Amino acid sequence: MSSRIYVALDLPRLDDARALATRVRHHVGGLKLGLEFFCANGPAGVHAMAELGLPIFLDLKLHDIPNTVAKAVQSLASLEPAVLTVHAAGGRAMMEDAKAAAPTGTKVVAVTMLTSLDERDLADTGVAGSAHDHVVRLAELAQEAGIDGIVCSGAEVVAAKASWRDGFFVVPGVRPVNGAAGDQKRVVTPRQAADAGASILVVGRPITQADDPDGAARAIAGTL
Ligand SMILES: O=c1ccn([C@@H]2O[C@H](COP(=O)(O)O)[C@@H](O)[C@H]2O)c(=O)[nH]1
Repeated sequence: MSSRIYVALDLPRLDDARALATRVRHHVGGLKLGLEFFCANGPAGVHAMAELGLPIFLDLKLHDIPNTVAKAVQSLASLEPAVLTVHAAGGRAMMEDAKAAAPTGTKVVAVTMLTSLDERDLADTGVAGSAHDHVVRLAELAQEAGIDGIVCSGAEVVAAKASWRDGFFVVPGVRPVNGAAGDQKRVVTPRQAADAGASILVVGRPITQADDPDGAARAIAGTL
C-alpha cells in the first residue's frame, strides 16, 4: 500500500521542488503543489513534477463564483491532478460545479477551516461557535454538493467521518511530536491523524525544512 503522506512542496523554484521530491519519493505517496509553486511555475511546472511518477495534489483552494471556478477547473483538467482543492465557503453551487467540471480521476475536496485558524480567528470573521461545529457543518454541505471529501484538522476527522464513511479526508497541520507548529494552530501528530482516519496526511516544513529531508520523511512514515 502506498504511503498516506503527501509532501507539501511549498517552494518557488522548480529545480528545488524536483530535487526535494526526488530525495523523499520513496517515503511519500504523493506530491502536493500549492499556490507558491503554481504561481511561480504554472501548468508547465506541474507537468514537470508529474514526470516523477507520483500522484499530484493540486492545492489551489479555488474560491470564486460557480462559473469562474468551473472554468478554472476545466483549464486545469489537462494536468489530471489526483486531488484538487476548493474552499467550502464558496458554497454548494460552486462545489457542485467544480465537481462537474473535474476529470473523472480527480478527487475534488473542500477546505473547511484552514488549520492556521482557531476559534478566535473564526469569531474575527463573524462566525460564532467552535471549530468542530464549523467543520462538521461545512463537511455536511460538501457531502450534499457531491464532492469527494474535505480538508480539516486531525481533531475533526472522526466527527466529520461519522456521517460520511466513504468521504476522502485530507489532514494538514501535521507535526511530529515536539515539532514546531509555526503558523499552524490546529495541529496533530502523524500518528493521531492516521488513527483518526485521515485518507491523506499533508506534511510540508517538517520534511522540506529538515536538515535531512529524506530522514525526516522516513521517520514520519515510520510512525504510521
Ligand atoms: O487547512 C489547510 C489547508 C491546506 N494547508 C496546506 O498544507 C501545507 C501544510 O504545510 P506545513 O509546512 O506542513 O505547515 C501547506 O501547503 C498549506 O498550504 C494547510 O496547512 N492547512
